[in-house]
Amino acid sequence: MSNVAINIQNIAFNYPGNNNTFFRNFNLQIQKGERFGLFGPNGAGKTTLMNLMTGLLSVKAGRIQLLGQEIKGNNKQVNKLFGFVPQDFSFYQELSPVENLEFFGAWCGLNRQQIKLRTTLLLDVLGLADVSDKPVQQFSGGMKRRVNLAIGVIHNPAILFLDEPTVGVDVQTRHAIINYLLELNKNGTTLIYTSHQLSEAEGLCQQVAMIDEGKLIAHNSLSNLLTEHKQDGLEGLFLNLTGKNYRD
Ligand SMILES: Nc1ncnc2c1ncn2[C@@H]1O[C@H](COP(=O)(O)OP(=O)(O)OP(=O)(O)O)[C@@H](O)[C@H]1O
Repeated sequence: MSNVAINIQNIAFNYPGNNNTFFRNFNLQIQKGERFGLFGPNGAGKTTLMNLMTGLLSVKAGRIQLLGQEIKGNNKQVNKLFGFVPQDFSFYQELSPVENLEFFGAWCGLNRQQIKLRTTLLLDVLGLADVSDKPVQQFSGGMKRRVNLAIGVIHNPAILFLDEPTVGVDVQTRHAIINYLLELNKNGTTLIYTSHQLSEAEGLCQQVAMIDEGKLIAHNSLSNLLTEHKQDGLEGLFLNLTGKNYRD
């Protein structure tokens, strides 16, 4: 049986009206069970690649497979394999955490009993049990981030994509989120994470890919990359690989 979680083969993509062709002949493989970090400067293409891997955008050439199944159109089978925690909040502000999880759980194909079990567990683990019936719009930024995460994992997916999952949160919520992600990974979930919080990323990611202007410029274990580039942290490695110039 294959150990590959995500197989990106020779993809090409560009946004309509944008002359920059992103990911020309771009290849990347991510193995099952990895804690994989995708890094790069502003505009490098991290969110675009996340959106291609989750089928929100479609490749112009090449193909992307998740656990051997091609991401193409609205393939319900593939959609069940992964969860996505996007950078922008993806829930209904006027609904409570319970109502949001009921909605997204049903959308993922869970039955009532499964939704109830998962909702109770997740709200408890993520410290939201006491506010489970309050509208999310009343919540702090950290609480909203935790609701966003709960929605992404409601169906207990094999692969979890996280686009800046801790942006704007306090230290307590950051710890709670990172510890929960480590726990999920210990139980087999493959994590695909992107962030500009490099010290946080050091504690989470074992495998690292660095991209710049849609090109893969490094891909290896974090420890190998640090040794190879004579760096003692991800920030130094990042500057060593991508330089100090602004990208805007
Ligand atoms: N909807 C869009 N239409 C046209 N161009 C876009 C669109 N979204 C992103 N781009 C362009 O695609 C490139 C990659 O953007 P993307 O958001 O994927 O980068 P990123 O690495 O996630 O950046 P950041 O760190 O700022 O979030 C940038 O040049 C951006 O301007």
